[in-house]
Amino acid sequence: MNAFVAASDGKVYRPLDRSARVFVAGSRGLVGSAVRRKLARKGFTDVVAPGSAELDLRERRAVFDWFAARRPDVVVLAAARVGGIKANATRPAEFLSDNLRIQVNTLDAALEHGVERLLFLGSSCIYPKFAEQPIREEALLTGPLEPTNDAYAIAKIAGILQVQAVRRQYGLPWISAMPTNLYGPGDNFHPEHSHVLPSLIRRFHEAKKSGARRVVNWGSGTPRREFLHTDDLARACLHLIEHYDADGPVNVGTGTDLTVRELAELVADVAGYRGSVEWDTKQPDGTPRKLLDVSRLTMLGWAPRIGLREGIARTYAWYVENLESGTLRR
Ligand SMILES: NC(=O)C1=CN([C@@H]2O[C@H](COP(=O)(O)OP(=O)(O)OC[C@H]3O[C@@H](n4cnc5c(N)ncnc54)[C@H](OP(=O)(O)O)[C@@H]3O)[C@@H](O)[C@H]2O)C=CC1
Ligand SMILES: C[C@H]1O[C@H](OP(=O)(O)OP(=O)(O)OC[C@H]2O[C@@H](n3cnc4c(=O)[nH]c(N)nc43)[C@H](O)[C@@H]2O)[C@@H](O)[C@@H](O)C1=O
Repeated sequence: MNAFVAASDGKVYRPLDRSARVFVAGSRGLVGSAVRRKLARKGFTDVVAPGSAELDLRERRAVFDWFAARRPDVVVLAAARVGGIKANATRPAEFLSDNLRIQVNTLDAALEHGVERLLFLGSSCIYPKFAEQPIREEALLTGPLEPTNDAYAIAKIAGILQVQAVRRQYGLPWISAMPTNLYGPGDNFHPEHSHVLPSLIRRFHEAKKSGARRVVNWGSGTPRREFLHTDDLARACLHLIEHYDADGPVNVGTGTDLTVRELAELVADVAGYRGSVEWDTKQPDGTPRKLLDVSRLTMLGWAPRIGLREGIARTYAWYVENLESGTLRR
């Protein structure tokens, strides 16, 4: 299943057998659900995807038993305790402990059961708060972290190092990807705990429906962020598993960013909200900018396809449809 093939453009291509058993950890989340959709479209026939109620990855014994029983060939580790700036800042103990346990248990069990192909998902918040922009993968561990998400970032950095350690000690071709801020169908639209883009979609939709004349967002609106649709991310995950085999993490993003204020204007426009937009500067801004340098991924022949306005419009339509049918995540 793991033969190396030199593609016509000279790049190394390591195709996955479409009948390989793929374990998508976190398959009901924003990223995991997109990866599942992508695997189905690509013709994978044996995808195993337990939710946390069936398999709590913090429970070491349960994880080892599950791997022994199901013996996956490939693992995409997209399970994590995830949240926006406020969730990270107010619950650092859980963000550190849960994520360390989820990762260590899954990676240890994958090693014990000889999983040969594995992709670990980190996040752009692993890089120093004041990293040079755009941020290259080499910036890892070169400066202090952003305090609102340092606990989460430390857990994710430990995951990257564990993947590298397994590669060095056991020679397995495991890899790590570092996505920028993500959005898409299946996101968490919680008013306090979610990320900025789903928060804005919900807030502007509710304001339009109620006829509110003003909306108040968090922070100053001046931080810059980069956004990638999860259908693009899922494509990048498969592309990396099949085309990348090296120690260093790979940034996944679009290579362009905008201010949170510009993002709010875009979401308001898509949602059809015409009132005023104000900013609560008592709320945290977080890191001032985290634009990823995506040249490593670009060199591998991948590029994003979904523009930001189009992606927001598709996600907004998905939100309204699922709000009306009562099928949003709790
Ligand atoms: N969203 C973003 O903007 C970004 C996300 N990422 C990374 O992508 C990955 C996925 O994030 P995302 O999809 O957004 O997060 P979500 O919150 O949407 O999904 C997280 C998933 O993890 C699962 N999970 C959480 N705790 C456990 C547990 N104890 N045992 C088993 N499963 C668990 C959840 O399962 P269940 O639903 O069954 O409870 C859920 O399916 C993470 O590693 C994150 O760091 C990186 C950059 C940005
Ligand atoms: C993906 C990444 O996500 C987190 O980092 P973040 O990018 O700072 O996260 P965020 O999406 O929550 O906020 C982005 C910006 O937007 C502003 N903002 C305005 N109004 C709302 C608002 O209503 N909600 C939120 N959440 N933010 C808002 C907010 O003040 C901030 O300036 C990490 O903790 C970490 O989890 C991580 O890896």
